[in-house]
Amino acid sequence: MNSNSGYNRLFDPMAETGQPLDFAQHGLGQQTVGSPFSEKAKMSVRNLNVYYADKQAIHDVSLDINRNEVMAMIGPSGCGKSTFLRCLNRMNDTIDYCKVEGEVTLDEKNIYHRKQDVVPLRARVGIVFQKPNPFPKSIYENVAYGPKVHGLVSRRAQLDEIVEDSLRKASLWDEVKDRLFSPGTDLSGGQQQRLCIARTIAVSPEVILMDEPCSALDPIATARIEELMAELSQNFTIAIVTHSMQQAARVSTRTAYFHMGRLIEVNDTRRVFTNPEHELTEAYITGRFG
Ligand SMILES: Nc1ncnc2c1ncn2[C@@H]1O[C@H](COP(=O)(O)OP(=O)(O)OP(=O)(O)O)[C@@H](O)[C@H]1O
Repeated sequence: MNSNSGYNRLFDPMAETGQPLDFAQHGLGQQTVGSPFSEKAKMSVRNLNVYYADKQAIHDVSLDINRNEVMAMIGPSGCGKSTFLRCLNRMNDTIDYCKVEGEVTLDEKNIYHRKQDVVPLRARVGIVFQKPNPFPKSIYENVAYGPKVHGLVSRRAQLDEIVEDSLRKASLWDEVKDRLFSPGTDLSGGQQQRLCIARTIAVSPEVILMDEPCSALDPIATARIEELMAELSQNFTIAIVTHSMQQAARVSTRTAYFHMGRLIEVNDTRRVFTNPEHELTEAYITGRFG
């Protein structure tokens, strides 16, 4: 496939969208195209199947997420992006009728091993949700809570240092340094989301999962978070689910396209948006839904 139309359309809403496409006729059931496997993997997913009771939401997905990359997950509503993301730190364990099969490794260790404690796992693989959800506590306590619970500090000075460092990394310090003890919930939506990112960073994660982190934010707050992602990727591995193709194009190094619970294509982001290998990816990025 050879087309710049998808990329153009991202930045030109008037660009030609073409005819609707019947997805069922176009290659579902084939193997993932592109580069799902890597030698630089931080996390590896192999043959993942996920069921909500009898309904299968993820079908045989295999994918590596590399160290220090920003991997974007895109695809139509209900295609399984969030379900896939939540498998990476076992958030789906909280749903008792959800069954996960297959293997997910972090630094080559299976996170679904029966002896794996999910509390330290979720400190290593943190998650930021769609809607900012600060605790009803002070800004300081929101960030300090995790290091205290995980026993990462023994002295108050150490805790102060972690709080400041995390707020700086989340690009929030200058805005809150004079009101650290006022409620986190008093901040604006964008500030609250950066506070949640600071809270995640405070326990020194290795991977940060972001599930549509900007969908509740205005364009200015969104731009701040997007800039932040580029900075954070120097120290962390990031996997982000987004509904916005523009956002995926701006922030990610690789993009994975999901459709009906299957991973259709994964490739360098520019490739996905300029010259996708799979016709379903092409159809999605050019706006042809069927
Ligand atoms: N808690 C749940 N219980 C039952 N079914 C669920 C649950 N969560 C998701 N599903 C189903 O699993 C499928 C995949 O949903 P998921 O939320 O992962 O998709 P998504 O691509 O993230 O969608 P969206 O872009 O709309 O957020 C959908 O059919 C959805 O209805």
